[in-house]
Amino acid sequence: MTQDEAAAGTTGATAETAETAEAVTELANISAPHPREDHFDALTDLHPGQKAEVLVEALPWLQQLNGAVVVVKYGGNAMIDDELKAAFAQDMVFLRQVGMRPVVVHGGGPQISAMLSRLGIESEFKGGLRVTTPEAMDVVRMVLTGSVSRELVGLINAHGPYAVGLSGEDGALLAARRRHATVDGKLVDVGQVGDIVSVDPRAVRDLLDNYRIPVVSTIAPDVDDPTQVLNVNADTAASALAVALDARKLIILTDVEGLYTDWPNRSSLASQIGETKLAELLPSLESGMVPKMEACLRAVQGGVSGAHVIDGRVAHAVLQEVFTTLGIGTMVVKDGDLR
Ligand SMILES: Nc1ncnc2c1ncn2[C@@H]1O[C@H](COP(=O)(O)OP(=O)(O)O)[C@@H](O)[C@H]1O
Ligand SMILES: CC(=O)N[C@@H](CCC(=O)OP(=O)(O)O)C(=O)O
Repeated sequence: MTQDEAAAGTTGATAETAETAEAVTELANISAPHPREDHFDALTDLHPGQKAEVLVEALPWLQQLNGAVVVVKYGGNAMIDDELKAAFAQDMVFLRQVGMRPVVVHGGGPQISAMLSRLGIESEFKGGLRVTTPEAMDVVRMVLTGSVSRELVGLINAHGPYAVGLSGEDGALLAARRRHATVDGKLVDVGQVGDIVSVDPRAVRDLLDNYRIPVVSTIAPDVDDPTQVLNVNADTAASALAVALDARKLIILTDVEGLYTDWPNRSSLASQIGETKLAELLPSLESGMVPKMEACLRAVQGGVSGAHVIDGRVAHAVLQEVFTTLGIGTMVVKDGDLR
């Protein structure tokens, strides 16, 4: 039974899966201080037999995902809390330590907006994309590669010399072309914003082959003008990278439980959705979810077995998704893999 099969018919994070992730982390003996004392209490309530059960539940996923590339997109709104950031870094180290090959693709929308505001530049979005003037592009590049990436690399490397930051410019990893946004059915100019046209994954593969954890900032050279760089939405870039790396999973962390098929009706959370249904639903989605669900769809169409949107506000959300039978959030699969 695959995890994708096992996830059929489930919704959202459960106390059980949260407990499992905490226990898995503790049992892996990761040395960083635990961010949440209340979770420690829950852990000490588990007796040794229950802890063993947690490990046994993880066994099939440890076997199936050994050596697998997992691309994890860590988004701006899920990365504003220090404790959650530290827990995310632990999760990445955990994946690597058990033989998987995690690749982090990070966003940083709120951090870019904060810096623009400090510089007295207003942020403007059209169709979910930042209107990126040449002046704003400098700030985007500075914040993503000089600040957000550095912080994530530092948090991961608190556990050992694993993370290496690179941008889409390094090793010509990403190439992009200027794109427009769609607003009310019309194409509008958003400046230096790009869509990925090709990925040369060798720089990332080199790092993975050396047991590193690549941390990718989504700035990409413009194929039509090599003197320019473009601002690429991080969900879109993560999806393209997952396909190019032949990843087994794409996991997108955000600030909501998953995809609600009838937003904001809280009973409409989808635990899984097939590509056809998702393609039908896409035009009705609101801007925040559009790039995420498009990214999942493109990943699955490109051969990634499971694309997941999970709640980054939950500590160790990645471990809960990867190592529990029920998983969390919304999983996008090929129609034939729906259960
Ligand atoms: N159908 C939907 N299902 C879930 N969330 C939705 C939906 N439609 C709109 N949203 C909104 O999209 C937000 C996530 O997008 P966004 O804020 O851009 O995330 P991030 O910063 O993680 O990239 C959620 O917080 C929610 O308010
Ligand atoms: C073109 C575009 O909008 N780019 C995004 C890139 C960062 C990003 O995607 O960050 P989140 O994942 O945190 O939203 C931006 O400038 O905000």
